[in-house]
Amino acid sequence: MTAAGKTQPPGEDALGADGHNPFRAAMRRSRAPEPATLVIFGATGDLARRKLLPAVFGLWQDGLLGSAFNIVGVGRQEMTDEGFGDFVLEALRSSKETDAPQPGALEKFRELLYYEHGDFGGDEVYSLVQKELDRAQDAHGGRKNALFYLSTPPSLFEPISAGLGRLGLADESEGWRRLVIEKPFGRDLGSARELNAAIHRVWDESQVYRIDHYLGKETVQNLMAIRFGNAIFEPLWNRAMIDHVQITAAEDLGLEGRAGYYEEAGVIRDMLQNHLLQLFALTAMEPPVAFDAGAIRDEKVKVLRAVRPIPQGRVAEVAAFGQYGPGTLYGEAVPGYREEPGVREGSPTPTHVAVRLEVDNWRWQGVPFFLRTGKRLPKKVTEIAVVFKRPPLGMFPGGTERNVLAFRIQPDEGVSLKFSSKSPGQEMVLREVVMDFRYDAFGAQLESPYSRLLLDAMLGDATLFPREDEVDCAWQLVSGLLERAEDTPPQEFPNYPAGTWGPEAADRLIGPDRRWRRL
Ligand SMILES: NC(=O)C1=CN([C@@H]2O[C@H](COP(=O)(O)OP(=O)(O)OC[C@H]3O[C@@H](n4cnc5c(N)ncnc54)[C@H](OP(=O)(O)O)[C@@H]3O)[C@@H](O)[C@H]2O)C=CC1
Ligand SMILES: O=C1O[C@H](COP(=O)(O)O)[C@@H](O)[C@H](O)[C@H]1O
Repeated sequence: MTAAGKTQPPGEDALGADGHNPFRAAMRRSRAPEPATLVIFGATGDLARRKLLPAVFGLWQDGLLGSAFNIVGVGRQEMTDEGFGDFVLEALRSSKETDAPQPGALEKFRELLYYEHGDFGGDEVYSLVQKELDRAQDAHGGRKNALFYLSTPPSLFEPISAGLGRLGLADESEGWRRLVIEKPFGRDLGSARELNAAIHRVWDESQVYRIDHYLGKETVQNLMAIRFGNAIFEPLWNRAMIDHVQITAAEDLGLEGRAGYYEEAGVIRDMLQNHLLQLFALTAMEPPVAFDAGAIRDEKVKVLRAVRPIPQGRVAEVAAFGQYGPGTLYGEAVPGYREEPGVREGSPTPTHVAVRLEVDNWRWQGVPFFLRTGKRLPKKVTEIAVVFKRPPLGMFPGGTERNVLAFRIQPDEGVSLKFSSKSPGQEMVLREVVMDFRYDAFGAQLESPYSRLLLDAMLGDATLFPREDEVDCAWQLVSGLLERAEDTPPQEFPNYPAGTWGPEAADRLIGPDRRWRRL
């Protein structure tokens, strides 16, 4: 491993003075997609403004979207193409995620933008989209390829999919057609199955791309690179060497004005069912036979199926729920969850969950995986920590600590290994030290997960998108937790002050011989 800042891939620079990222473009230029139209349903929404449009702009500016590309925004508000152009440029200027534009780039990007509006339950809006695809073909030549991105409230996923189907827009005879679906994919096992069935009445599974933006994070992909690109880790990756694994996704943010959504979702649907179970699956899965969508998704499903089920009766033994009360964060007083605008009085919605997963397969028998995530914790940090067994014999003073291999997903992306070393002096006294690899050693700006995933979908690469059966398994795993959380007596919450690491019950869950890492 190298120290921070020491490794520079040969011939690669960091961001140029003009904000262009030659390293990123050089890495990916061999993968230009065919001419295509990106159709964003819900193009005026928060996600489109803050994340999607900046991601598309970054890809386009880096020359990664091919020579012929355009965007059709679709919404319910009436707007001209010109008005949509103004909206998009304003979104790009105000989003923190937008790459620095090269001179004239924003005006050129504006020329790619079109807009249609209508009622997503009727037919007219889809025939307007059809005309946009015809117009793009006249301009681009070639086939009528289209990526439909559903960035709307989840209640519209099914009507839009059906509307596209009625007008024949899922038919691939004139070009490829793909459907990207935002999260949440359903609100429980039953609704996810219904949504899958409705989608499959129109689309083949190979056309469907369910987004989980954690899979687009560079450091999540690095987990696979480190596991399967090195000889030293895999022999240790099992019950013989590993004591337990901790997966933490801590957020310092509270609701950020999303009470309407969060009151319905809660932390189990918002983070555990998708992002955390995906991190778990990538950590625990068997090596895939190939680095492709089918092989990786097969392995993820296998390990999700191997997790011991958590029916309601086991929940108290393996999980702890929390909700934040008023507290202090970064020296400022912050309100409790129930005091946030839009939250019901006495709301029982959990904002923190910790859970112990047991994996009933040969590799992991007896190795618990502890997952925790919550809002209004002391800091934003996502980490996967593989905690090894203690040495069998304490030969030296202080020499019985567990080694830890930690993948820092965000921020300060990197990987560290904690081990014991002799401390200087006459005595054989050991101290814990850390060897640290920082991702910024590569000198490249990390790509936004949405850029990565959008480009993959344009290229037809579904490796980083959860498949139908993965989503189903994940819902099965959390069903008991959801049922139990819904029955939480309101007087049990709040049970952790904002700005602390969650409820005491989460500490009891991992203890007494183990404790959560101090991050
Ligand atoms: N925002 C975020 O950070 C994240 C969002 N997501 C998911 O992305 C999707 C979009 O989220 P977000 O952008 O926040 O949502 P918004 O509520 O901001 O808006 C989404 C879009 O859908 C349109 N819309 C809303 N209701 C209707 C309706 N009844 N008929 C037609 N159009 C409608 C909105 O139009 P109008 O502008 O007119 O209101 C807007 O264009 C959701 O599924 C969400 O769960 C996932 C992860 C993070
Ligand atoms: O999907 C979601 O993720 C974010 C956290 O994402 P991150 O990339 O910032 O770690 C979370 O805040 C949000 O509630 C959830 O819907």
